[in-house]
Amino acid sequence: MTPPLARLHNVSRSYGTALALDRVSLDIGPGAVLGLLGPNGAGKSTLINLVCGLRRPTRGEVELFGGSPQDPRRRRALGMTPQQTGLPETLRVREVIDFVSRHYPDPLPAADLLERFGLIGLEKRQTGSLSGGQQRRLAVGLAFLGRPDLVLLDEPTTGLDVSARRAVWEGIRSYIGSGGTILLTSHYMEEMEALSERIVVLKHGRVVADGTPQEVTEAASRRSISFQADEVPELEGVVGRERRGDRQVLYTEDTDALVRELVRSGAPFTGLDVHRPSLEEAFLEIEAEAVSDDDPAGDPTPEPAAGTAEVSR
Ligand SMILES: Nc1ncnc2c1ncn2[C@@H]1O[C@H](COP(=O)(O)OP(=O)(O)OP(=O)(O)O)[C@@H](O)[C@H]1O
Repeated sequence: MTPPLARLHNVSRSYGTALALDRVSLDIGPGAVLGLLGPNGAGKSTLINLVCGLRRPTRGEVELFGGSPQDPRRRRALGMTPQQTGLPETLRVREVIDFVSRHYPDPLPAADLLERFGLIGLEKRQTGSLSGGQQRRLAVGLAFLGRPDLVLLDEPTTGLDVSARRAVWEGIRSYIGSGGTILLTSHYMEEMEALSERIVVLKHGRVVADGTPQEVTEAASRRSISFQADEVPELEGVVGRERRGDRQVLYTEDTDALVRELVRSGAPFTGLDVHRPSLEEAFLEIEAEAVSDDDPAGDPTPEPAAGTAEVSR
């Protein structure tokens, strides 16, 4: 089995009395985007800061490329854009790229970076004169300059307009296409679904779900059908029901089978809608679930789906 690029083993991190990460175990990579989801304060930035060696765990072990994240040789193969970055305002874009390039033995050509992150035409601009979105694209692009094996991106597209966000996605995809690995945090569910092969959900510093976007979604939220009808007969396969205005909502594991049952029953209905849950709904369900004190992984799922992957313990 290919060894992970980064590994957290039973890691906790406190700030004074505040517990930011609580017994987290996680293997990262290689070769995909791992999306780290969680409400504000869940511990995402703390986890990233541990992987890149900016912080040390209070308990447990963190490995980067099989060694210590504090070792500069390991960090050289790491790219990172933290949540907040400061660019030297009076330097031009090209000067910043050249300056960062000199830290690496085999950096990407500047032209490649400018192209990948939609920065062409801005080379001669002082970074202080760039718009917030342009500055962010440059900051994100710099993380890829040293041809890293692993890139940590903490909310890379916050504040970007739609086309700037797509430019960053394209940059990320082209890096993944060349075999790279990314640990990404974002509050945009659409972004998580578009980019991530694997989603890990943190809540109160614990891993509460881990799987493909589809697995996390299906495990956390129920499928349903809804329609207008005065009454609903007893139907096989219904695991819950509610009334929303004039609509009947029936929850089930198998919406196709339930629609067949409904039609077979002969009960009159109109306006049938089959609902597949989204990652956003799943996330809201997970957020609303209580995490028990003695279970490090918690249990995000009302009813875990078969095959729901690797809830880390
Ligand atoms: N330097 C610090 N000193 C004290 N508490 C901190 C520090 N850094 C983080 N925390 C606390 O640790 C917890 C986790 O914070 P962290 O920034 O890792 O969360 P996050 O998931 O990245 O949040 P967000 O989505 O808002 O960026 C929070 O309660 C936060 O207030």
